[in-house]
Amino acid sequence: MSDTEFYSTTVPRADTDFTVPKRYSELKMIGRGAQGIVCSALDTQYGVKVAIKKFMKPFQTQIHAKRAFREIKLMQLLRHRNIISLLNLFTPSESIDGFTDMYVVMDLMDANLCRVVNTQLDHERVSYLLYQVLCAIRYMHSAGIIHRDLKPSNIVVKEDCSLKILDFGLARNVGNFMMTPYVVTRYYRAPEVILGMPYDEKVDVWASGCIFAELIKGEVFFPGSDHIDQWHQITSVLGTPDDTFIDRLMDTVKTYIRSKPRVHRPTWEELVPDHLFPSGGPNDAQRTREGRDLMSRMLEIDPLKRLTIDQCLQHPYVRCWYRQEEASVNCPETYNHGIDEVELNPEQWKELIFSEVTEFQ
Ligand SMILES: CN(c1nccc(-c2cnc3ccccn23)n1)C1CCCCC1
Repeated sequence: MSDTEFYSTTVPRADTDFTVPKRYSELKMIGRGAQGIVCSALDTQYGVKVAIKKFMKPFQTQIHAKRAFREIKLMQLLRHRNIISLLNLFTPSESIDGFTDMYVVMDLMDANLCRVVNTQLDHERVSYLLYQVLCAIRYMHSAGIIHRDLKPSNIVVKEDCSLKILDFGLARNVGNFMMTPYVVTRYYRAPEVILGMPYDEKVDVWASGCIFAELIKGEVFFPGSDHIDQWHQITSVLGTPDDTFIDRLMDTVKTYIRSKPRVHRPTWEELVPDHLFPSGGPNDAQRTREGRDLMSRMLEIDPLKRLTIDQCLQHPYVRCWYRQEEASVNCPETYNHGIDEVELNPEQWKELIFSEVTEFQ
């Protein structure tokens, strides 16, 4: 164990203590994520503010352990300005026997994207936020990772409109079964995922399109109340998809969809009229036309018709921000999905995670 001096502090409003190296002071609760409580702190070694997330007994169940291990592996693999980075990883436990809690130290931003979606943003900010989401997702795809669960609650931003994605979505074949009474948000799930079809990177283009539409509309674009209603929301807004898409569905789903009355396809001017877009700026009318066009090509029900991430990044609405070092850089390694499939018992996960934490440099 490193010779770091630890101290315990109770964090106001948090129902648990944080035991952290002395270098971290002024701990304040930010909120609760799926795996644990997150605090802001001052890192006195560098004089910068950081976020510290506490994982309690991350090895207690297969689901928690897989997610915790995958998160620290991916945070070390993915190095991109629009993806949250791992600044430190520690446990106060001196030995594996006493190992219970793990702490992850990350960049501190100013707010969650949820806080921003219902504010009036100009085209410059909206296009810059969307551009950064696309850069982060493209970089993850270059490492062989499809997020599949992108949503505003796992994106954070700063006053200067810089943006970082917080998590890495769902492991490939793990369902989204959640132990904690944590509501799974399906508003951003692509049609092919909802309908149980084979999916690919295009699912993250759909989610980015939903986030883009929400930034413009100021509310969730497809607010489904449950799994089936999510499909109703999508078809009621976009209309029933044409037969080339329906023909590719499983027979049961095909029958179900054909049993519903056909919904006419509205125009995108009707779906997101001018008054929803920023106006008043010198070229806002042009930017609104470009924005609506990009949105319509991201929110194509048929993934074969939907734009690729690279085509999105070349679209006039976001191309103005294009810089090679963030929009076309690839991750030097690809992620080994084998770890998502391995089945270990809690004791084995405990050893694996403990060694990952103690070996972190
Ligand atoms: C799981 N969470 C999380 N993980 C890692 C880092 C951060 C983070 C970094 N900077 C900020 C600024 C505001 C809010 C959150 N953050 N947040 C959040 C917990 C509270 C709800 C939103 C996600």
